[in-house]
Amino acid sequence: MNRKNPPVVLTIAGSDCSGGAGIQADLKTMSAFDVYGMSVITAVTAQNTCGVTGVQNVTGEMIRLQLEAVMSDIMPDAVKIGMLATADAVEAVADILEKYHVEHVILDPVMVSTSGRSLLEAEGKEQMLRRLFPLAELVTPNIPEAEEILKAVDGSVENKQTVSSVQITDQTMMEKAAQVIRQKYGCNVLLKGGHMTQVADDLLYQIQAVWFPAQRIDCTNTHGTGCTLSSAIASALARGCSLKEAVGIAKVYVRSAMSTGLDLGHGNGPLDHNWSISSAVLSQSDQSSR
Ligand SMILES: Nc1ncnc2c1ncn2[C@@H]1O[C@H](COP(=O)(O)OP(=O)(O)OP(=O)(O)O)[C@@H](O)[C@H]1O
Ligand SMILES: Cc1ncc(COP(=O)(O)O)c(N)n1
Repeated sequence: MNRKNPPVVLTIAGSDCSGGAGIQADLKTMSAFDVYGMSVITAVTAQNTCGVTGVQNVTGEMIRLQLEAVMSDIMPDAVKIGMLATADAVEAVADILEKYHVEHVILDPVMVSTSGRSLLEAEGKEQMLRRLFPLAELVTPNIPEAEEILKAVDGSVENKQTVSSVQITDQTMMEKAAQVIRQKYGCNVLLKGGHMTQVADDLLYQIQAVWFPAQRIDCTNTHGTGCTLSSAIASALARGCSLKEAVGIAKVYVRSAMSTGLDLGHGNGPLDHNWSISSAVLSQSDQSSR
């Protein structure tokens, strides 16, 4: 039998028992992109499409052991980082990423769930900005996360006063925000527009601004969109795409997964991660049954 050497992607994130976000969304996305997926779990959450009812954090020590186990044996081509929960988790991830060089590090700075539950303690936020942002090739904040990051930029190091509110309300402000974050931390920025009201345009800020314009989709399948997008970007990068290509492909994947009419749960429903696989498999089984 021929030996196979597929692209490998690791997700470092929390578990969502309802399967729509976190580790579960990440691994489903990786399968859809036909890459080999691995997972390091940072927290176990009890949640569903209506909300989060419990969080049990994994210790920093256990996160370190998981990371060492995978990195010392199967080195990933890309790492996606999602929910980290604690400062200890941030330290563990930063230490290991400094020890092992991974080609692509994509950081989704998860802070609060769609349903409003905090998914990262305050000290962890500071550590994430200080230690993980500079290690990332790309960070993917949504609008509220970018506003939080800007508060920290203005209120830290050079200028100790706390900025109480930064509001990003239009595309000019999105460009300015992404530019400031990139300048401060040295990472490329994908500022996601899913929280804007009219359109769902995303902005990639590398050396300059590149827009990914998109109509808003009128649906309730919005649980785990950010997790899915960042895993799709990591998978496309692992497959050899450029960053710009990877963002474009990932956006198409998320939009398609939002649009199949998957009807599960009583709140913000999950995405249909299998949309591409099911069409391929079904067309094959159609042919073989003829
Ligand atoms: N209603 C929508 N119509 C079209 N695209 C959307 C919609 N909502 C989100 N998106 C897209 O989904 C991706 C994730 O963006 P979003 O701003 O929702 O991230 P997020 O808030 O981090 O996601 P999460 O729900 O996982 O926290 C982006 O590409 C965004 O443009
Ligand atoms: C484990 C985990 N990671 C990330 C999210 C954010 O996703 P959303 O904003 O759609 O709730 C979540 N709810 N749970």
